[in-house]
Amino acid sequence: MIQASGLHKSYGETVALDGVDLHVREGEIYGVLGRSGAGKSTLLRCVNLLERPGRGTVTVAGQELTALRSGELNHARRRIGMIHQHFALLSSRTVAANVAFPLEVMGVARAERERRVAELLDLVGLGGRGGDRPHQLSGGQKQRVGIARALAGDPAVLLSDEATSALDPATTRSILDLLKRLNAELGLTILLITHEMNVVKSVCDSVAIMAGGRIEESGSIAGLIRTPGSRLTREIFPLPEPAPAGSVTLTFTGDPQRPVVSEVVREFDVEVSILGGSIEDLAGGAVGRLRVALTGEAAPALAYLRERGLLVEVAR
Ligand SMILES: Nc1ncnc2c1ncn2[C@@H]1O[C@H](COP(=O)(O)OP(=O)(O)OP(=O)(O)O)[C@@H](O)[C@H]1O
Repeated sequence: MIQASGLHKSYGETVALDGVDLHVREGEIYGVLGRSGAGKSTLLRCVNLLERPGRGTVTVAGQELTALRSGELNHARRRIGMIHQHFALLSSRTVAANVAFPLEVMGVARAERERRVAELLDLVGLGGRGGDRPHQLSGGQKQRVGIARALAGDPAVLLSDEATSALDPATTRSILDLLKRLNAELGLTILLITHEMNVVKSVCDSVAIMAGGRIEESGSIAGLIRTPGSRLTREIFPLPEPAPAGSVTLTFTGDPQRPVVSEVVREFDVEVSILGGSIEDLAGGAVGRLRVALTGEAAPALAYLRERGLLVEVAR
Protein backbone atom coordinates (compact mmCIF):
# COMPACT_ATOMS: atom_id res chain seq x y z
CA MET A 1 0.00 0.00 0.00
CA ILE A 2 2.96 2.29 0.71
CA GLN A 3 6.24 1.67 -1.06
CA ALA A 4 9.14 4.06 -0.54
CA SER A 5 12.44 3.26 -2.22
CA GLY A 6 15.86 4.82 -1.79
CA LEU A 7 14.66 7.98 -0.05
CA HIS A 8 17.28 10.65 0.60
CA LYS A 9 16.59 14.02 2.14
CA SER A 10 19.09 16.64 3.32
CA TYR A 11 18.66 20.01 4.96
CA GLY A 12 21.92 21.78 4.18
CA GLU A 13 24.62 19.67 5.79
CA THR A 14 22.12 17.60 7.81
CA VAL A 15 21.20 14.28 6.25
CA ALA A 16 17.70 13.51 7.56
CA LEU A 17 17.05 10.44 5.36
CA ASP A 18 19.94 8.37 4.07
CA GLY A 19 18.58 5.70 1.72
CA VAL A 20 15.30 4.63 3.32
CA ASP A 21 13.18 1.79 1.93
CA LEU A 22 9.76 1.19 3.43
CA HIS A 23 7.09 -1.32 2.50
CA VAL A 24 3.74 -1.09 4.27
CA ARG A 25 1.23 -3.76 3.29
CA GLU A 26 -2.47 -3.09 2.82
CA GLY A 27 -4.45 -3.34 6.07
CA GLU A 28 -1.54 -3.34 8.48
CA ILE A 29 -0.55 -0.99 11.27
CA TYR A 30 3.09 -0.14 10.71
CA GLY A 31 5.16 1.70 13.31
CA VAL A 32 8.33 3.70 12.71
CA LEU A 33 10.20 3.84 16.00
CA GLY A 34 13.20 5.99 16.81
CA ARG A 35 14.69 8.63 19.05
CA SER A 36 14.40 12.36 18.46
CA GLY A 37 16.27 13.37 15.31
CA ALA A 38 16.22 9.85 13.80
CA GLY A 39 14.36 11.10 10.72
CA LYS A 40 10.85 9.80 11.48
CA SER A 41 8.94 13.04 10.81
CA THR A 42 10.92 13.65 7.65
CA LEU A 43 10.04 10.16 6.45
CA LEU A 44 6.34 10.71 7.16
CA ARG A 45 6.37 14.08 5.38
CA CYS A 46 8.10 12.46 2.40
CA VAL A 47 5.42 9.74 2.24
CA ASN A 48 2.70 12.29 1.49
CA LEU A 49 5.15 14.59 -0.28
CA LEU A 50 4.65 17.52 2.07
CA GLU A 51 8.42 17.30 1.75
CA ARG A 52 9.93 16.30 -1.59
CA PRO A 53 12.74 13.75 -1.19
CA GLY A 54 16.05 14.66 -2.83
CA ARG A 55 16.19 11.15 -4.30
CA GLY A 56 13.92 8.12 -4.30
CA THR A 57 10.33 7.26 -5.11
CA VAL A 58 7.09 7.05 -3.11
CA THR A 59 4.08 5.04 -4.24
CA VAL A 60 0.82 5.08 -2.26
CA ALA A 61 -2.24 3.01 -3.21
CA GLY A 62 -0.70 2.19 -6.58
CA GLN A 63 0.10 5.79 -7.54
CA GLU A 64 3.67 7.03 -7.74
CA LEU A 65 3.42 10.37 -5.92
CA THR A 66 6.98 11.40 -6.78
CA ALA A 67 6.01 11.37 -10.48
CA LEU A 68 2.99 13.69 -10.09
CA ARG A 69 2.71 17.43 -10.71
CA SER A 70 1.27 19.61 -7.96
CA GLY A 71 -2.38 19.61 -9.16
CA GLU A 72 -2.42 15.83 -9.54
CA LEU A 73 -0.59 15.49 -6.24
CA ASN A 74 -3.25 17.48 -4.36
CA HIS A 75 -5.85 15.12 -5.74
CA ALA A 76 -3.83 12.00 -4.87
CA ARG A 77 -3.28 13.25 -1.31
CA ARG A 78 -7.01 12.85 -0.64
CA ARG A 79 -6.31 9.14 -0.32
CA ILE A 80 -3.93 9.94 2.56
CA GLY A 81 -5.25 11.18 5.93
CA MET A 82 -2.98 12.59 8.59
CA ILE A 83 -3.20 13.15 12.34
CA HIS A 84 -0.82 15.24 14.41
CA GLN A 85 0.67 15.32 17.90
CA HIS A 86 -0.95 18.67 18.73
CA PHE A 87 -4.16 17.92 16.81
CA ALA A 88 -3.92 20.97 14.46
CA LEU A 89 -7.59 21.92 14.90
CA LEU A 90 -8.95 25.32 13.88
CA SER A 91 -9.93 26.96 17.18
CA SER A 92 -12.40 29.37 15.59
CA ARG A 93 -14.42 26.53 14.09
CA THR A 94 -16.79 24.11 15.80
CA VAL A 95 -15.92 20.45 16.01
CA ALA A 96 -18.31 19.70 13.12
CA ALA A 97 -16.83 22.51 11.00
CA ASN A 98 -13.31 21.19 11.63
CA VAL A 99 -14.33 17.76 10.37
CA ALA A 100 -16.19 19.33 7.45
CA PHE A 101 -13.16 21.36 6.35
CA PRO A 102 -11.60 18.83 3.94
CA LEU A 103 -15.06 18.11 2.51
CA GLU A 104 -15.53 21.82 1.78
CA VAL A 105 -12.15 21.89 0.02
CA MET A 106 -13.27 18.91 -2.07
CA GLY A 107 -16.48 20.76 -3.00
CA VAL A 108 -18.89 18.29 -1.33
CA ALA A 109 -22.44 19.73 -1.17
CA ARG A 110 -23.69 20.96 2.21
CA ALA A 111 -26.34 18.28 2.88
CA GLU A 112 -23.90 15.49 2.04
CA ARG A 113 -21.23 17.19 4.18
CA GLU A 114 -23.52 17.33 7.19
CA ARG A 115 -24.50 13.69 6.79
CA ARG A 116 -20.87 12.61 6.48
CA VAL A 117 -19.70 14.72 9.45
CA ALA A 118 -22.39 13.23 11.71
CA GLU A 119 -21.36 9.74 10.59
CA LEU A 120 -17.65 10.45 11.24
CA LEU A 121 -18.28 11.93 14.69
CA ASP A 122 -20.30 8.83 15.61
CA LEU A 123 -17.49 6.63 14.33
CA VAL A 124 -14.93 8.24 16.66
CA GLY A 125 -17.27 8.33 19.67
CA LEU A 126 -18.11 12.05 19.55
CA GLY A 127 -21.73 11.89 18.39
CA GLY A 128 -23.59 14.97 19.64
CA ARG A 129 -20.44 17.06 20.23
CA GLY A 130 -20.38 18.69 16.78
CA GLY A 131 -21.45 22.11 18.13
CA ASP A 132 -18.58 22.32 20.67
CA ARG A 133 -15.43 24.34 20.12
CA PRO A 134 -12.04 22.61 20.37
CA HIS A 135 -11.21 24.35 23.69
CA GLN A 136 -14.19 22.62 25.32
CA LEU A 137 -12.69 19.19 24.61
CA SER A 138 -10.08 17.08 26.41
CA GLY A 139 -6.85 16.13 24.60
CA GLY A 140 -8.21 12.69 23.75
CA GLN A 141 -11.43 14.17 22.37
CA LYS A 142 -9.42 16.68 20.29
CA GLN A 143 -7.44 13.80 18.80
CA ARG A 144 -10.74 12.04 17.99
CA VAL A 145 -11.78 15.16 16.05
CA GLY A 146 -8.40 15.03 14.27
CA ILE A 147 -9.04 11.40 13.36
CA ALA A 148 -12.58 12.14 12.10
CA ARG A 149 -11.21 14.98 9.95
CA ALA A 150 -8.45 12.75 8.59
CA LEU A 151 -11.04 10.15 7.58
CA ALA A 152 -13.35 12.67 5.86
CA GLY A 153 -11.86 12.09 2.41
CA ASP A 154 -12.24 8.30 2.82
CA PRO A 155 -8.48 7.70 2.72
CA ALA A 156 -6.77 4.40 1.97
CA VAL A 157 -3.95 5.31 4.33
CA LEU A 158 -3.76 7.15 7.64
CA LEU A 159 -0.45 8.73 8.67
CA SER A 160 0.00 9.41 12.37
CA ASP A 161 2.68 11.84 13.53
CA GLU A 162 3.21 11.05 17.25
CA ALA A 163 -0.59 11.19 17.69
CA THR A 164 -0.52 10.04 21.32
CA SER A 165 2.65 11.77 22.56
CA ALA A 166 0.76 14.65 24.16
CA LEU A 167 -1.74 12.36 25.92
CA ASP A 168 -1.75 10.64 29.33
CA PRO A 169 -1.43 6.82 29.42
CA ALA A 170 -5.17 6.05 29.76
CA THR A 171 -6.09 8.44 26.94
CA THR A 172 -3.25 7.06 24.82
CA ARG A 173 -4.74 3.60 25.33
CA SER A 174 -8.20 4.76 24.21
CA ILE A 175 -6.83 6.45 21.07
CA LEU A 176 -4.75 3.38 20.20
CA ASP A 177 -7.87 1.22 20.69
CA LEU A 178 -9.76 3.52 18.32
CA LEU A 179 -7.00 3.27 15.68
CA LYS A 180 -7.03 -0.50 16.02
CA ARG A 181 -10.81 -0.59 15.59
CA LEU A 182 -10.66 1.65 12.49
CA ASN A 183 -7.94 -0.59 11.09
CA ALA A 184 -10.09 -3.70 11.65
CA GLU A 185 -13.48 -2.27 10.64
CA LEU A 186 -12.49 -0.07 7.70
CA GLY A 187 -9.41 -2.03 6.57
CA LEU A 188 -7.50 1.22 7.00
CA THR A 189 -3.73 0.97 6.53
CA ILE A 190 -1.97 3.00 9.24
CA LEU A 191 1.61 4.26 9.24
CA LEU A 192 2.51 5.79 12.57
CA ILE A 193 5.68 7.32 13.88
CA THR A 194 6.47 7.19 17.56
CA HIS A 195 9.31 7.26 20.06
CA GLU A 196 7.31 5.04 22.45
CA MET A 197 7.90 1.31 22.42
CA ASN A 198 4.53 0.85 24.17
CA VAL A 199 2.72 2.15 21.10
CA VAL A 200 4.55 -0.36 18.91
CA LYS A 201 3.93 -3.19 21.35
CA SER A 202 0.22 -2.60 21.70
CA VAL A 203 -0.97 -1.93 18.13
CA CYS A 204 1.64 -2.53 15.45
CA ASP A 205 1.81 -5.52 13.11
CA SER A 206 5.15 -4.39 11.67
CA VAL A 207 7.86 -1.97 12.65
CA ALA A 208 10.91 -0.15 11.33
CA ILE A 209 13.52 1.03 13.81
CA MET A 210 15.21 4.25 12.64
CA ALA A 211 18.45 5.90 13.71
CA GLY A 212 20.58 8.54 11.97
CA GLY A 213 18.33 8.72 8.90
CA ARG A 214 18.50 4.98 8.25
CA ILE A 215 16.30 2.00 8.96
CA GLU A 216 18.27 -0.35 11.18
CA GLU A 217 15.76 -3.15 11.28
CA SER A 218 12.29 -3.71 9.84
CA GLY A 219 9.67 -6.38 9.35
CA SER A 220 6.68 -7.98 10.99
CA ILE A 221 6.90 -8.01 14.77
CA ALA A 222 6.22 -11.76 14.83
CA GLY A 223 9.09 -12.29 12.35
CA LEU A 224 11.55 -10.01 14.17
CA ILE A 225 10.81 -11.71 17.49
CA ARG A 226 11.97 -14.98 15.88
CA THR A 227 15.10 -13.41 14.36
CA PRO A 228 18.31 -14.09 16.31
CA GLY A 229 19.96 -10.91 17.60
CA SER A 230 16.94 -8.71 16.79
CA ARG A 231 17.22 -5.25 18.27
CA LEU A 232 13.44 -5.00 18.64
CA THR A 233 13.40 -8.11 20.82
CA ARG A 234 16.24 -6.79 22.97
CA GLU A 235 14.42 -3.49 23.45
CA ILE A 236 11.05 -5.07 24.29
CA PHE A 237 12.65 -7.53 26.72
CA PRO A 238 15.62 -5.77 28.26
CA LEU A 239 18.00 -8.32 29.78
CA PRO A 240 21.54 -7.49 30.91
CA GLU A 241 23.85 -7.32 27.88
CA PRO A 242 26.14 -8.91 27.02
CA ALA A 243 24.66 -12.23 28.10
CA PRO A 244 27.08 -14.23 30.29
CA ALA A 245 29.11 -16.72 28.24
CA GLY A 246 27.33 -20.08 28.04
CA SER A 247 23.96 -18.68 29.12
CA VAL A 248 20.93 -19.45 26.97
CA THR A 249 18.26 -16.93 25.99
CA LEU A 250 14.91 -18.49 25.06
CA THR A 251 12.25 -16.55 23.17
CA PHE A 252 8.85 -18.18 22.98
CA THR A 253 5.61 -17.16 21.30
CA GLY A 254 2.21 -18.77 21.74
CA ASP A 255 1.04 -20.15 25.06
CA PRO A 256 3.21 -18.61 27.82
CA GLN A 257 1.76 -21.06 30.35
CA ARG A 258 3.37 -24.02 28.61
CA PRO A 259 5.80 -25.58 31.10
CA VAL A 260 8.78 -25.93 28.71
CA VAL A 261 11.38 -25.45 31.43
CA SER A 262 9.99 -28.19 33.67
CA GLU A 263 9.63 -30.40 30.56
CA VAL A 264 13.37 -30.22 29.80
CA VAL A 265 14.29 -30.80 33.42
CA ARG A 266 12.04 -33.87 33.49
CA GLU A 267 13.09 -35.28 30.09
CA PHE A 268 16.84 -34.57 30.17
CA ASP A 269 19.71 -34.77 32.59
CA VAL A 270 19.95 -30.99 33.07
CA GLU A 271 19.42 -28.39 35.73
CA VAL A 272 18.10 -24.95 34.85
CA SER A 273 18.80 -21.73 36.74
CA ILE A 274 16.71 -18.73 35.70
CA LEU A 275 18.81 -15.57 35.29
CA GLY A 276 16.05 -13.22 34.15
CA GLY A 277 13.10 -12.79 31.85
CA SER A 278 9.65 -11.41 31.22
CA ILE A 279 6.43 -11.96 29.31
CA GLU A 280 4.79 -9.25 27.22
CA ASP A 281 1.38 -9.00 25.58
CA LEU A 282 2.01 -7.84 22.02
CA ALA A 283 -0.61 -7.07 19.37
CA GLY A 284 -0.17 -10.57 17.91
CA GLY A 285 -0.26 -12.45 21.26
CA ALA A 286 1.93 -13.14 24.29
CA VAL A 287 5.71 -13.44 23.88
CA GLY A 288 8.20 -14.40 26.57
CA ARG A 289 11.96 -14.14 26.85
CA LEU A 290 13.89 -16.06 29.46
CA ARG A 291 17.60 -16.20 30.17
CA VAL A 292 18.80 -19.39 31.83
CA ALA A 293 21.99 -21.24 32.70
CA LEU A 294 21.95 -24.97 31.94
CA THR A 295 24.20 -27.50 33.65
CA GLY A 296 24.47 -31.14 32.55
CA GLU A 297 23.51 -32.57 29.13
CA ALA A 298 22.55 -29.24 27.57
CA ALA A 299 22.76 -30.09 23.83
CA PRO A 300 19.76 -32.51 23.61
CA ALA A 301 17.71 -30.22 25.88
CA LEU A 302 18.38 -27.26 23.57
CA ALA A 303 17.50 -29.34 20.49
CA TYR A 304 14.21 -30.28 22.21
CA LEU A 305 13.42 -26.60 22.85
CA ARG A 306 14.22 -25.69 19.23
CA GLU A 307 11.93 -28.49 18.02
CA ARG A 308 9.15 -26.94 20.08
CA GLY A 309 9.53 -23.68 18.15
CA LEU A 310 11.49 -21.65 20.70
CA LEU A 311 14.25 -19.34 19.52
CA VAL A 312 17.34 -20.57 21.36
CA GLU A 313 20.40 -18.27 21.51
CA VAL A 314 23.51 -19.50 23.28
CA ALA A 315 25.95 -16.75 24.37
CA ARG A 316 29.61 -17.36 23.49
N1 LIG B 1 12.96 21.71 8.13
C1 LIG B 1 14.16 21.33 8.58
N2 LIG B 1 15.24 22.12 8.43
C2 LIG B 1 16.47 21.73 8.86
N3 LIG B 1 16.72 20.56 9.47
C3 LIG B 1 15.70 19.72 9.65
C4 LIG B 1 14.36 20.05 9.23
N4 LIG B 1 13.53 19.03 9.53
C5 LIG B 1 14.30 18.09 10.12
N5 LIG B 1 15.60 18.51 10.20
C6 LIG B 1 16.72 17.73 10.75
O1 LIG B 1 16.67 16.42 10.19
C7 LIG B 1 16.96 15.44 11.19
C8 LIG B 1 15.78 14.50 11.31
O2 LIG B 1 14.68 15.21 11.87
P1 LIG B 1 13.22 14.60 12.07
O3 LIG B 1 12.33 15.69 12.61
O4 LIG B 1 12.80 13.91 10.83
O5 LIG B 1 13.50 13.51 13.21
P2 LIG B 1 12.46 12.78 14.15
O6 LIG B 1 12.94 11.38 14.30
O7 LIG B 1 11.09 12.97 13.66
O8 LIG B 1 12.67 13.53 15.52
P3 LIG B 1 11.59 14.34 16.39
O9 LIG B 1 10.73 13.30 17.04
O10 LIG B 1 12.42 15.10 17.35
O11 LIG B 1 10.84 15.21 15.40
C9 LIG B 1 17.28 16.19 12.45
O12 LIG B 1 18.68 16.35 12.54
C10 LIG B 1 16.60 17.53 12.25
O13 LIG B 1 17.28 18.55 12.96
